[in-house]
Amino acid sequence: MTISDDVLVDVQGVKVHFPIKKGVIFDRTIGYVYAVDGVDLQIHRGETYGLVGESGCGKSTLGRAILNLEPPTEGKVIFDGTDIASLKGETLRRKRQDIQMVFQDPLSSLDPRQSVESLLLEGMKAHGLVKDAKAANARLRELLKAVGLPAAALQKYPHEFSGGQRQRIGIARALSVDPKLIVADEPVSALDVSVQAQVINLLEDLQQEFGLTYLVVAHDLAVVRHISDRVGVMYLGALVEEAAADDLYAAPLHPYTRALMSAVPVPDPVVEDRRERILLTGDLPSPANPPKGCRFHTRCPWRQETRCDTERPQLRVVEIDGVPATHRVACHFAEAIASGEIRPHDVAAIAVDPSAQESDDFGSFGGPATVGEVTDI
Ligand SMILES: Nc1ncnc2c1ncn2[C@@H]1O[C@H](COP(=O)(O)OP(=O)(O)OP(=O)(O)O)[C@@H](O)[C@H]1O
Repeated sequence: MTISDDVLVDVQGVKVHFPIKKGVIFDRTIGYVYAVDGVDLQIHRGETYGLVGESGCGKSTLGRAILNLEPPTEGKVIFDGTDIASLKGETLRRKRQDIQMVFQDPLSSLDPRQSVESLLLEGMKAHGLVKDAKAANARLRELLKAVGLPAAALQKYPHEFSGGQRQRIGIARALSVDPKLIVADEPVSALDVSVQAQVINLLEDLQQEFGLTYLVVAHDLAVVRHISDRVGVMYLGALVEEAAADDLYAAPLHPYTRALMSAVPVPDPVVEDRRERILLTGDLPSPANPPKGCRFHTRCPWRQETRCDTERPQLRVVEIDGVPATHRVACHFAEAIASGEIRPHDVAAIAVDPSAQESDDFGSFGGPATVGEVTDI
């Protein structure tokens, strides 16, 4: 796919902090959940940007901030050249048409009392796209054809479909208003594995056909790798690494990403046998009380005193031979770790963990806290 240089979404220093309240009569703010804490990223027209990270790292909140459903505490989102927070009334309504969402669970996002026809017409009516009955009917049939459903589906209700078919309806609904960007939050994680590939292929076909741009939020590394042109990895509200999907999977540079990648099995049995894994120690810290300095330092096998626990690293281009300038990493010591100059001091944390091999969640962020090949760079 050709990705244009043209930026459709420009996320600038976005923070979303949720107040933690206490008290029955007088609500007192006693702290904040730092769900998104200073993210800069750009999504180009026609590309698929995959946002990955374990549960609670803030990826859905960032997606919602891009949709203008969660106003940023700080920073801004420029969509198609306009700061979406500055829009009101009719202009906001028109801009909303350009950004649509596909949800994880189509059953809970589709009103069970509405037929498919009514579900699809709803958005079109709200955006003034229904001129006359004949044209609307033709458009509905066109939409169903695009997502691979028969015209007879129009008269049916969500419960009459399988999970994969319901997700197709959700996608048709998003497409019905002719959007520029689709934010898909865990679009296949509620589906059977056999159906996941079909829905991913459908999303890819539709992107080609309609020139769509996607932000795909997911915790599953395999799904993100398959669908994305570029990938951003989030940890505790921050973007820790961003690169073209192939570059990131071939050579993850941030200790967290390396750890995650090492949990993915290699199809070659010889390589698989020798594969080292990094066992991340400690729990994921609370986003209400994130560690100072580098947020990952409390679990990082390569952490260095005192810089890692005092100074927060910026997302930056690293200077490593063969690593393109499009690969950005938020680690003070990415170069020294890659060259082997800094060795992991928690050697015990890097070992083959047999339990990880048996896990069903292998290769997803929801799986065991094992991580990365450390000798491959
Ligand atoms: N409306 C809210 N009020 C308070 N805290 C919230 C709110 N929405 C999200 N959070 C908190 O913000 C943090 C980030 O949540 P978010 O849903 O963005 O993470 P996520 O990476 O998408 O996780 P998941 O994959 O489980 O959805 C979590 O600690 C969550 O509990």
